[in-house]
Amino acid sequence: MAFDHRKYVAFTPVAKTDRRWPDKVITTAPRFCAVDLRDGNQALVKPMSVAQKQRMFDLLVKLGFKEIEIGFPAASQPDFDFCRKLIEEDRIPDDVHIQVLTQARPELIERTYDALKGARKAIVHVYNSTSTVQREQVFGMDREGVKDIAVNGARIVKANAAKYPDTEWTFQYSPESFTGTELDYAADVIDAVNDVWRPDQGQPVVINLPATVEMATPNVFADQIEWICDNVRYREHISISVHTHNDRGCAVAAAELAVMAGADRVEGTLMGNGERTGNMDLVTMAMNLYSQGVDPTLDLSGMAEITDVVEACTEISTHPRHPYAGELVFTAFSGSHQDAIRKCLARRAEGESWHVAYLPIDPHDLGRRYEEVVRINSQSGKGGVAYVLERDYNISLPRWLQIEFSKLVQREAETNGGEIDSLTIHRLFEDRYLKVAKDWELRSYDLHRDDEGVNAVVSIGAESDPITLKGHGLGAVEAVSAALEEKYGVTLAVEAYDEFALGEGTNANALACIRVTVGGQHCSAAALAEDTTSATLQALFSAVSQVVEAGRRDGATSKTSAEAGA
Ligand SMILES: CC(=O)SCCNC(=O)CCNC(=O)[C@H](O)C(C)(C)COP(=O)(O)OP(=O)(O)OC[C@H]1O[C@@H](n2cnc3c(N)ncnc32)[C@H](O)[C@@H]1OP(=O)(O)O
Ligand SMILES: CC(C)C(=O)C(=O)O
Repeated sequence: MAFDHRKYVAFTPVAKTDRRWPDKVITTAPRFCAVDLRDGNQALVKPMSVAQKQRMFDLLVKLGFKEIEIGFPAASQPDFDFCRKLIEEDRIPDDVHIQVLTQARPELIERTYDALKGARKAIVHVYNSTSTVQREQVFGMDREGVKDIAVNGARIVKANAAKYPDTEWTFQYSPESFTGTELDYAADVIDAVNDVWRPDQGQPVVINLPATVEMATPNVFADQIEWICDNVRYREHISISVHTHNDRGCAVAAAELAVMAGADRVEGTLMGNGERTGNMDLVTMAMNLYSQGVDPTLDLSGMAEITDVVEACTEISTHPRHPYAGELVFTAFSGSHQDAIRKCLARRAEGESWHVAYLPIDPHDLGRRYEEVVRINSQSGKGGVAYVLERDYNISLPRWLQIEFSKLVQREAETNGGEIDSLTIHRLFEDRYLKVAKDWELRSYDLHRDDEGVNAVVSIGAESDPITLKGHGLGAVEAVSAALEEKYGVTLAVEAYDEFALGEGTNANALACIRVTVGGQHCSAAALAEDTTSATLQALFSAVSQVVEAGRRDGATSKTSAEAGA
């Protein structure tokens, strides 16, 4: 077998007996740093132009990011130029730190500072790889050799910063490939870097711990973070940041557990664009916090704008199932989900906490419409169909009619194989229940109540040649039913009957729905009218007409066949 799992070796978990993070709950958002313009950008088929970078930067500022990694200015001219443009054109708000990445190489660090000249607040982010694989196979160095790269880089960063005292500098160090680095060694390198930077003497320092490649389950990453928080020196003077990737699909989970384990700051990209399977998705993590009642400190309410800008800058479309942002993430097609959503939304009072089945957050919060919540296909049930008629046409159906009508809608959906839009559902309802057969239109009625019940005189049919029916019963429906029984020689029983006053937005004021048996045959109909009595009587005529007209057609057919036979 070519597919051989024995090629791979399981990640060795952290031997930890003092694990505290599993009991932690996140109650405040970490500091978020957006790295779309660097890590996101370096993963694109076509890196962003300066104009695209500007658009992305403006969006990130608008969303509320206070730390934005804008590029790797020493690596490419466009990144250098973009950095200069932001500074020279004064496009960076006072409370925003721009961050730039550099390898721990002297010439690259010097060039980085050239790019940052004149910045008000900047984070210089220096990195080198520390993992066993990289030490042995890429750098061909031992632990001390790789630590020296970091320490030298830290020295050069510090020396260059001293040349520009007008800028508020933060230093950031990443032991790249941290997740593949022995923890004691990672702590040793971090301590050595901090011995140069001296965060205890007031230098702001971020130690960023990347899952450059996600190698294990998120709990293992959390253990690594908690271990580092417990074992590095200067802990109280530094910010611990995490930068997770999504190779195993758990970048968000890993960042969340890392925050529980002590991380103060999280790096990621909007919608998770980034190397290979991507960076940690900031939208998802921030919205996860929001859905738990925690202020994410970012304003993601204009989700359509976010997806538009991200798509335009990355040229990657948004998956319809992307958490919180995808086109279909607030839509239920399946019947039981629709039923539950409809009931929960109907019961919910404005201002109450959000407890709606199948909707983890209120779609309105992200600028989405409830119209999208229920869409109908062959998987849908009565709740969904009823919801669409209520929502779009103000038509409420009784339960028995919901059951009956949804079967019709389902048959239609099965036949056409796809989604049925609200207009089609309404048309089906009209055709099947509201249509008034020729000769059965209610013209006028006169109901007179005396001690023995109601006397009804009803006129139906063509305006030029109406027919008059007369009957008596305990109520109006019974009286008119009696008139119909007499006129057409049938027995008639009303099985179900409901009437509704309609809200604003329709021409009619009342809807009546009726289900009857006529000569043993079931039939149902509905009618809209200005008053409930007219709606009720019309619904009754429409229901009865189905049987009577069918009988007439059958009679005509058998007569014609008999004549043909003769
Ligand atoms: C996990 C991450 O995302 S890290 C960020 C990665 N991003 C990028 O690389 C995008 C931008 N990078 C670039 O454009 C280029 O790599 C440049 C311009 C920065 C440098 O290019 P080059 O000088 O051609 O070198 P290249 O990137 O191939 O670097 C390899 C050399 O740098 C050394 N090196 C790599 N990373 C580092 C580092 N962080 N610190 C110090 N040295 C490093 C390597 O050991 C290698 O040395 P060698 O030439 O002696 O074998
Ligand atoms: C430079 C570091 C933070 C990085 O991008 C990574 O390790 O993924």
